Amino acid sequence: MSEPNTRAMLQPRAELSGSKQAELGARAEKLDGADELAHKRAEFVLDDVVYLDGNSLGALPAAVPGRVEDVVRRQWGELRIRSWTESGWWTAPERIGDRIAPLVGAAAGQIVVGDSTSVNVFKALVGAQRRAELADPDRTEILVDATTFPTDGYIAHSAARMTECTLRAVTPAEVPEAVGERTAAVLLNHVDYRTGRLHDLPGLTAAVHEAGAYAVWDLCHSAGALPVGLDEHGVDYAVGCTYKYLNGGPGSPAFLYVRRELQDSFDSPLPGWNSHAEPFGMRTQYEPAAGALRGRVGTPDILSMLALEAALEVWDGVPIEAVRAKSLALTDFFLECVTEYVPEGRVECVTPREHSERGSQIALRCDDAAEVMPRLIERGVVGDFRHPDVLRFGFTPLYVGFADVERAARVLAEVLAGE
Ligand SMILES: Cc1ncc(COP(=O)(O)O)c(C=O)c1O
Ligand SMILES: Nc1c(O)cccc1C(=O)C[C@H](N)C(=O)O
Repeated sequence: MSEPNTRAMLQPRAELSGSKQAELGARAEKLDGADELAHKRAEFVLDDVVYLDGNSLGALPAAVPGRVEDVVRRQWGELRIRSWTESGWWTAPERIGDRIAPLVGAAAGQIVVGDSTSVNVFKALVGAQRRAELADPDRTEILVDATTFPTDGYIAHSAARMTECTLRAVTPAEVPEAVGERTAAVLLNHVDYRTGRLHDLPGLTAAVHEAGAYAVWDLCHSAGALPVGLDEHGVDYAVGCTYKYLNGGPGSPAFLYVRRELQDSFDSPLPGWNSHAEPFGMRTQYEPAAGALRGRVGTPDILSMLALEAALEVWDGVPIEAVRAKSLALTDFFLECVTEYVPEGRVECVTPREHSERGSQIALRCDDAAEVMPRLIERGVVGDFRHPDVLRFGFTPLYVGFADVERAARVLAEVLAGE
């Protein structure tokens, strides 16, 4: 799956000829025929819709309903309280964390699943700040990605207030310049939720470390979409949701990664009883558990958590590198089809063309995006609209194919032409 021919992509043809459509349709068929992940689609519940919104809510894996039924009817209904031990409920957060770990390049024992991403951003950021300040009380500044998904910004603001730090919003590109001897922690997004830009996690983490600060990464739009390499790149703390590319279902629990070397000193701002060294000792005095468990808070959301565990089975035998290769091929092909089908100037692609800077989505800007997206959805192409003028299309390689991509671009062209 080679680099796209960007020159060709930048020279659109205004007229959509039947032969062009036939040519792209034939190419799609060939690409689908050679797709080593094509068989994975059968493991999802899908219909005739082209679903390009897996970067907001992943599709339902077929194994989930049966598992949830078993958890509810047998584990809860029959075993009741015994399930905390006999059905593995109590250890689910770290067990499922270990299932996610290889997908984000982490060795076992560093990820726990639970709570929302927002809550985990809070734990990670305050944990990072506390660790930095302990070593150097002058580290009283937090940097936050100025382009972030809003929740991270809100949480960072509150975390800074609580820790009496100053908060500075900078773009990821400005981080190497901005990070300094007063910086405690830097909160960054791996992939921008709006533009789909993939940020340089290895380079930015190294720049943060060079200044003696800690790097906290939000992986919501990269976990399950591309290799992250948490251990390889020395990331300190990371969080991510599981309802997008990991297909855990609406509101499925998020995850928290704390690098092994930082676990013993992880001072969680939410030290609930589930993170106690001896939770059933019911002691007044808090004593944190060792390892990843320290990131737990209260009783895990078992129904959602075990739905997620079943959803993760679709990843058995799937290398994340194969997912990345197909993701790039899908987004390249979409850009090519859009360039061929959509009249020049009607949309502007705000996602970088370079593979090294592209996540698994394509964002197209147009003034009437808010009106265009509902019409696309009516015609069976589901993406989403992001304020103020972005049409966002997510490509989930486990269940999106090349024929879907060609159809989406064709329907988009028709809708944009007012047909
Ligand atoms: C980058 C990013 N962070 C966080 C969130 C959401 O966090 P939460 O799981 O707390 O709703 C989203 C999407 O909802 C997101 O795109
Ligand atoms: N988390 C969501 C929700 O609870 C409802 C609707 C959408 C979402 C999302 O995930 C939005 C998503 N983070 C985004 O990038 O736009």
